[in-house]
Amino acid sequence: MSEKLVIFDTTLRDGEQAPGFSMNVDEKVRLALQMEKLGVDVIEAGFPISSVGDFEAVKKVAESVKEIGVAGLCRANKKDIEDGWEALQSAPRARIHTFIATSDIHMKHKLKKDKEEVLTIAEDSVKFARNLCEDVEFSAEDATRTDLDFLCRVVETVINAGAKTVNIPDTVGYTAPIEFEQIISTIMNKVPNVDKANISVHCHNDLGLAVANSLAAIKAGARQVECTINGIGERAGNASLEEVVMSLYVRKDLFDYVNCTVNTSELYRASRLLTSITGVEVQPNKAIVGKNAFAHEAGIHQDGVLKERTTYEIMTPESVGFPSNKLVLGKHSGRHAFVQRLQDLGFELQSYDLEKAFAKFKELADKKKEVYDEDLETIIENQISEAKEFYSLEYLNIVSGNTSIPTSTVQIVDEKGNITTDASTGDGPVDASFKAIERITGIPGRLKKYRINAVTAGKDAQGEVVVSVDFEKSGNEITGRGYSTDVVEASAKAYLNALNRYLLRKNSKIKKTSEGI
Ligand SMILES: CC(=O)SCCNC(=O)CCNC(=O)[C@H](O)C(C)(C)COP(=O)(O)OP(=O)(O)OC[C@H]1O[C@@H](n2cnc3c(N)ncnc32)[C@H](O)[C@@H]1OP(=O)(O)O
Ligand SMILES: CC(C)C(=O)C(=O)O
Repeated sequence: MSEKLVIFDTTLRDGEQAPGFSMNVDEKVRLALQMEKLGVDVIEAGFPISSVGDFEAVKKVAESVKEIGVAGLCRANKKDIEDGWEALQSAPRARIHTFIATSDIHMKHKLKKDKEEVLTIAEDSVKFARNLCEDVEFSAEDATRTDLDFLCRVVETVINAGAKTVNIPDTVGYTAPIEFEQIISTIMNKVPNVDKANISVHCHNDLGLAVANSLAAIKAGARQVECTINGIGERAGNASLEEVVMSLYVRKDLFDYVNCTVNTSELYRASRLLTSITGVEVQPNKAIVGKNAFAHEAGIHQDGVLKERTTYEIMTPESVGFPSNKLVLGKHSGRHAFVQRLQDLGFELQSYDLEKAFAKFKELADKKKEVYDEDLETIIENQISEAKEFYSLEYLNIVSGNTSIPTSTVQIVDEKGNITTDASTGDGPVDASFKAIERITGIPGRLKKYRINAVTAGKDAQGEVVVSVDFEKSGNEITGRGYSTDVVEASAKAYLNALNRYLLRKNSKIKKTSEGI
């Protein structure tokens, strides 16, 4: 029979303690509702005494969620606990979480108290909290640097005082799996009343061991894990919720004695919501939720995944709600992935010369970080039709300034070598240039997207302009790129590049399995 493992999410409390992660009341409520959807058992909504805003946030979260537990952190004193209880009262399941440090370093330098004084404060605080609230958690801050005999006395005392959960935090991320497993085992074996409470752990990531330590503690008998979405939290953060949960899920064979009821398919959404609220992205290689967590660029891996996904994937992207696995085409890719992507884009293998196209692709991949679908389309379309450019830019002159109407004079050469010159005014020099091109070619286009990137550094940076244009109201957005140290010239080139690609497709004999230009 497996035992329930309580997932205690502290994204809204320890998570927001880190610089850059503060959340306001509405943001906390939004995230709390997502955490409820995710199916965590308890959320720690804040530290009510810390500010009026945080009191309000804990109160609003308590009022907003339907069934999960809501905790508020309180120091071990009456004022904090009363305040916390006031904020929590309307929660469907309120939990007062009170704490005090038990390590010699903290007691001597920070609290300026001895062991007996701290023990009494811990006991009194838990008793006081239990008079207000059924569900009380106690944390022995800096437990992993606490004298183990004293830690066992503290745990026994607070359980006798009524704590239902006793948390053993690795406050400064100091312990290691082999040691933490022993600490928890000792508590499980030596504390006589330990069966009357749930032992919890709360691991920080200063040595990058927070998840490993949490898993070691589960092995030793801990049945609550405190963690945060994206692993955010004080300093290097807390154990990442998604990593703990997916470790238990993927390695059910190792953890079949615990039952975790988190709905894993909501993990990615929770991570994205946190990112959009705080504006802090996770690193691309972040386990479970990073942009590259399910991406493969290496040719041998891509080939393996195409033949059998499990060769290089230990979980499906769907299992964590990740959009899909992704074969990124770059300089490490091989022919299997290249052909697969072209097939997905609708190009039949027999319609192009694979070796030539692949060589062109590798050449391009050496210059660019990632090769996009439009680049592949251009490679194939150019190869098959061997078409020359329909239009190319010969000359461009703009008049612009804060007192003149922007005007652009453009000269274009068509595929037969005819040169045409025309001019137009516009809302700006770029708009005027596009209008002049439209006058010359007679092909109307609606600009849908426009982006400038600097592709080299310094004052003489090469600018890359990327445009998406819908020509002749076809309903298709055609992408074009242009490069120049002059952004207006790069824009005109990008527009013409899109136009040439449009005409190429329109006139192309390329057989595409999916229709549409
Ligand atoms: C490991 C952790 O993550 S613990 C949680 C850490 N989170 C935070 O601190 C965020 C919220 N904190 C705050 O807003 C403020 O620190 C407050 C409102 C709690 C307190 O502010 P202040 O009253 O100005 O005190 P300040 O923060 O400067 O110092 C902390 C005081 O609490 C005492 N204290 C620290 N922990 C505890 C505890 N668990 N129980 C009782 N007292 C404690 C300290 O000894 C110090 O007391 P002193 O003033 O007698 O020296
Ligand atoms: C208050 C406790 C749980 C804490 O955040 C820590 O020790 O890191």
